[in-house]
Amino acid sequence: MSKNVLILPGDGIGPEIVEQAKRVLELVNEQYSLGLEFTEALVGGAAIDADGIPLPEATLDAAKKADAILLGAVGGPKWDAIPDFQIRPEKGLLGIRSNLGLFGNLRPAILYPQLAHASSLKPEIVSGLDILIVRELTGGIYFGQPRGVRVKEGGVREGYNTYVYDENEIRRIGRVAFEAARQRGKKLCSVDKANVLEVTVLWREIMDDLAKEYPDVELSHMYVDNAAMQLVRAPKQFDVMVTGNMFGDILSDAAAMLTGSIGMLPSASLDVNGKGMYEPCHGSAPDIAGQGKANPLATILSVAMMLRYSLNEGDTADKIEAAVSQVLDQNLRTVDIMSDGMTVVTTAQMGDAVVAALKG
Ligand SMILES: NC(=O)c1ccc[n+]([C@@H]2O[C@H](COP(=O)([O-])OP(=O)(O)OC[C@H]3O[C@@H](n4cnc5c(N)ncnc54)[C@H](O)[C@@H]3O)[C@@H](O)[C@H]2O)c1
Ligand SMILES: CC(C)[C@H](C(=O)O)[C@@H](O)C(=O)O
Ligand SMILES: [Mg+2]
Repeated sequence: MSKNVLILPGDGIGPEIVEQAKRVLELVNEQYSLGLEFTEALVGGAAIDADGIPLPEATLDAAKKADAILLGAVGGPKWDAIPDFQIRPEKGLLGIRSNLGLFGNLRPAILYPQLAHASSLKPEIVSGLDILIVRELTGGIYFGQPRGVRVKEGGVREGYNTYVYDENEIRRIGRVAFEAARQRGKKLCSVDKANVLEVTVLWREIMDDLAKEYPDVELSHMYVDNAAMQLVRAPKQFDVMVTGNMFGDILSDAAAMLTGSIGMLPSASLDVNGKGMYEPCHGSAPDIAGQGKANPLATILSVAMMLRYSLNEGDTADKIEAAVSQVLDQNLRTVDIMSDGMTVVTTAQMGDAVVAALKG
């Protein structure tokens, strides 16, 4: 039976990197007779331009029907000036995540050995780095109610958001993280701010409770400020990290630089059944859009995650990851991961190289 992959290029560098990832997906589809069919839809700023809203009904319907979704990135200065926050491009992305229940966000920060000199840290501190950040994606302060901007007495405006998690949401993401840790290095660090925020006191309590079901996994807790510092001091102390929506957003961007560039960090956002949306962790990078400078590897590696987690094609995922490694062995680098003695290539040339490596 055929499976449908919905492609959402989005804005800025989104279409450029998705084009390369799509070539890779189309190639493996043909090579290994995966039976994938592709549809494309608008999201974010591109959807605002066409339909006036960041998540048109047709896009949400297509997302619900798809077996898996590949997204580029959304947002950019063209839409930043829109006064109504409800039609910011990012609402399209958050709308898909929440409507599809994609609560489990996996963000693997892996240093390819070839990129040891592109990392922000010294090679000896990062060599062999392989961390998985498990970020809760459909709750927390991103979605908590009430939220808004109100006028206080005296006419002073105040903005407010609500940081809320119920125990089921915490347990659900905790299980994803404990299961991942069980499959990996058997070490899980839960990141919170339990010295200040009640919601994370509950988070810590639930994680401790879950730990009783996973005696083979060593659970530790860390405050988020320390976790940010430890990530850039001694990142290899971590195996799996689990945290809430906003802390996970911030920590995963920090972890990205340990791997050489945010252009190397893929992600999977999964629902309870393993259906998922796959996207690079970075944004639409308006500063380099349209210049052929964007690194497409995070998006190509997101395709590998799609094959592994949603399409039951783990062997093909391995082949894509091996092809990425091979291309790095050939010393090809986009600008963001460039270092001495390497050859700089464009977004499309990097795509060409991965396609050629897969063809063998
Ligand atoms: N998932 C998403 O769609 C997503 C994620 C983050 C930010 N955004 C949106 O993107 C827009 C820009 O945000 P930002 O500038 O804060 O973050 P960004 O991630 O787009 O860019 C941050 C920096 O990283 C660089 N960069 C990002 N991806 C790269 C790649 N593949 N190759 C090389 N360099 C890359 C950019 O050039 C920029 O200097 C905003 O509208 C923001 O809301 C969207
Ligand atoms: C664009 C934005 C809403 C998004 C987030 O904060 O989740 C992005 O930064 C990400 O990391 O996917
Ligand atoms: Mg982010």
